[in-house]
Amino acid sequence: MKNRTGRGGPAAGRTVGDPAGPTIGPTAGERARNGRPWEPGRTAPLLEVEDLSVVFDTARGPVPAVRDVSFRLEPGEIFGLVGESGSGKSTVLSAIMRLLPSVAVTDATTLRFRDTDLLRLDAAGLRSVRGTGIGLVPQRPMTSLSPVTPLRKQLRWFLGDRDPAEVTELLDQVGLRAVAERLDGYPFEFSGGQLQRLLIMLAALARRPALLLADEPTTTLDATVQAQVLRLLLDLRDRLGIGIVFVSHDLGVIAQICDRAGVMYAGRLVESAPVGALFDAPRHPYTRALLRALPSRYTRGERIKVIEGSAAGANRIPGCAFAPRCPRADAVCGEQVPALRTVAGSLVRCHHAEEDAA
Ligand SMILES: Nc1ncnc2c1ncn2[C@@H]1O[C@H](COP(=O)(O)OP(=O)(O)OP(=O)(O)O)[C@@H](O)[C@H]1O
Repeated sequence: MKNRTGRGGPAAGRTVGDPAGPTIGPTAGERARNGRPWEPGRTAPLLEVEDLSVVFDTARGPVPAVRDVSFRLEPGEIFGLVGESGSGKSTVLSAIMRLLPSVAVTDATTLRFRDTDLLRLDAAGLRSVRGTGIGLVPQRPMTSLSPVTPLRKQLRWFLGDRDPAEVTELLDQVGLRAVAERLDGYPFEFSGGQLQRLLIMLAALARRPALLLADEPTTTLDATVQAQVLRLLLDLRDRLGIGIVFVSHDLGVIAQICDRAGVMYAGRLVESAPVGALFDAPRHPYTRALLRALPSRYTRGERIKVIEGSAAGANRIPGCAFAPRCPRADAVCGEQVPALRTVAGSLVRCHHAEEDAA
């Protein structure tokens, strides 16, 4: 039976980038071979999401933003969520954090962090899980901090009255030792990369959560700074064993940092697989189309194959939401929502997945 929050309950966009982007270190497969302690299936899950659905009750009618999304994360694992703008990635993170507005109705068979049923938490339970159990790294550092308050004061809001040496040590761990001297400055006096490191420090180090939710944390950064921030997240995962759900519209970033990833389309996870399989043997027509649209796959002057059509309104049509844009679509696709099935180790939501894999 599904659990629900929302009205009356206890709590109530972009295109895809380029995997040839800045290289930040070994790939997920290389890290696995280098003997990292984490191995899939060996430990109890850190996060279990089963049949998660979120509907926004708006004046223009219900918006089914997330539909039957399931995935699990183990300690020390990085799971990526990738998809076009509006596909529901951020809503999944907000549902896990229980940060959705009261117009959102959340349903799930399971939404569990370690042994805690997140859907049943009261306000006090939520306060204790947020920050200490689950940390959130937001998308835009500049808008997540107060522009009119010196950083030192804002750090005190998050960290309390900590020993200055301890604050310097925390800053040091995210490569911000130099910033310790300038904490009386305002956010605009720091670069986007410095502020993002600061927010990662607050989310991941200040209270040592076991799970980090990162919502496009490198979107606003240039390629070099983006690589530094990604390397920092990998380093924190390797040192502290933090599990990370990493949201991005950029397949290149997903390829660099994630162990496994799920591709979202119109609120549904249409494919979920280890990153190597996702890139080498994509099983869903949408994943294949995303990969075909990557600029790195083309030589100069060659015409990039864009995905024709638009995802607008796709979460309201019957059958497979991708059918109107899919070269494989037939009558069944227009009528029936495909079930999630396992094809050669990948989870795929496509009526034709088995035939295409044969
Ligand atoms: N507060 C809200 N009220 C109504 N609809 C909302 C609300 N928040 C999100 N939505 C809708 O839910 C759907 C999913 O939005 P969401 O922000 O989760 O997508 P996303 O994949 O994270 O997009 P982006 O990459 O642009 O952040 C969209 O159709 C969006 O318009």
